[in-house]
Amino acid sequence: MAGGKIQKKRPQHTQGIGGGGITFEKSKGQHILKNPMLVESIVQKSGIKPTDVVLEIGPGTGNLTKKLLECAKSVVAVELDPRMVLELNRRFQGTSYASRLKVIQGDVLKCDLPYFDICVANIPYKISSPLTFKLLSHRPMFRCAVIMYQREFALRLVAQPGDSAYCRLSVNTQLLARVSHLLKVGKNNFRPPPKVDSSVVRIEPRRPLPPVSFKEWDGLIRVCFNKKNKTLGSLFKQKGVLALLEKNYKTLQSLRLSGNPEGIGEEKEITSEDVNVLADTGDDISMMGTDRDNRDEDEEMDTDSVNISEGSTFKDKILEILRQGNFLEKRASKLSQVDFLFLLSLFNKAGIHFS
Ligand SMILES: C[S@@+](CC[C@H](N)C(=O)[O-])C[C@H]1O[C@@H](n2cnc3c(N)ncnc32)[C@H](O)[C@@H]1O
Repeated sequence: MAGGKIQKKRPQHTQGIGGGGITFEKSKGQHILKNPMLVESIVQKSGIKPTDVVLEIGPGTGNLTKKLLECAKSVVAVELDPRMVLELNRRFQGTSYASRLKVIQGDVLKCDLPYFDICVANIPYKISSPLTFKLLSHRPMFRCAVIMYQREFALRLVAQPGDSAYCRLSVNTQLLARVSHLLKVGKNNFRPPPKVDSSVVRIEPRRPLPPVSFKEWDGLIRVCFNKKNKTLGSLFKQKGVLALLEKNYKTLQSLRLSGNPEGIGEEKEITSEDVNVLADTGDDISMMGTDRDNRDEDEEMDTDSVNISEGSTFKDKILEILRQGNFLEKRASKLSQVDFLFLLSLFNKAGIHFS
């Protein structure tokens, strides 16, 4: 026979065999952390206290779980794959850790999460966005989450105005939490290695959350990030946008006239449902532009100055608001959270609503 290599055939959906003889399934994002130094570093950076309840998502064979159990009061681990659950129980059975580990078998996106102080996880990347917003809508709020993401997703989470990765995901996440990039992680730290590089990110929910209607915020942000390189002036001139805003404006006017402005101006408690409005962040990864906006973030928000003259067309009203806030020629890619909050307050003061 000629010297060609004989290639063993593997099922297409699998890659590699784990320590307990488990075949890792790519479709479940099973890329196990194999570098103990990296595991140590992640746990160290998460700042776990001995009194903390830690939530781990996707514990797999338990490499991270073991280190978490060494530092925390207890660990609740949510795992989809029953084979991993068996392996995990087998690994810790009869050890001093067993009584402090609770394993929930199921899909983390579908199950009710228990109380936790900190979340530490090397997650399947395909659930990155829904999982992040599920965590951020969890009550009571946790202290912090330290999560491994695909590098591109992580860069979008932490992106600042002017960064190429700045997008709806960045502004929506940063409205709810402080996010910071902790570690770059190469493919070879995993078994089997994934196709993409990874990054560990810290997420600390803001307390209190900004007093803004998330429906209103989401409506504004969707318009502003709809065409990434367009000025707000041209985005708000679009027929569809004007039609929606005018409809909302007229509905509000008639509610006011009938003396029934339902919920308008009412301060209400922010619920999980409110936060979930922001969860559908789409796939808007590539914001262009590199310059930072120079607005002074402490600038006072003088929203009383907006005055819509009744004779003008609705389009004129909108453009006047943008002009008064100096937003006509601005692009979403360079606007900060403070800018967006300011713009939203200008619109709302003028009776213009996005939801
Ligand atoms: C990237 S591996 C991490 C394994 C382990 N934590 C480690 O770092 O070595 C992701 C784990 O999440 C599990 N998983 C996948 N989808 C899940 C879901 N929807 N809910 C809970 N666990 C899931 C997989 O079975 C796998 O064990």
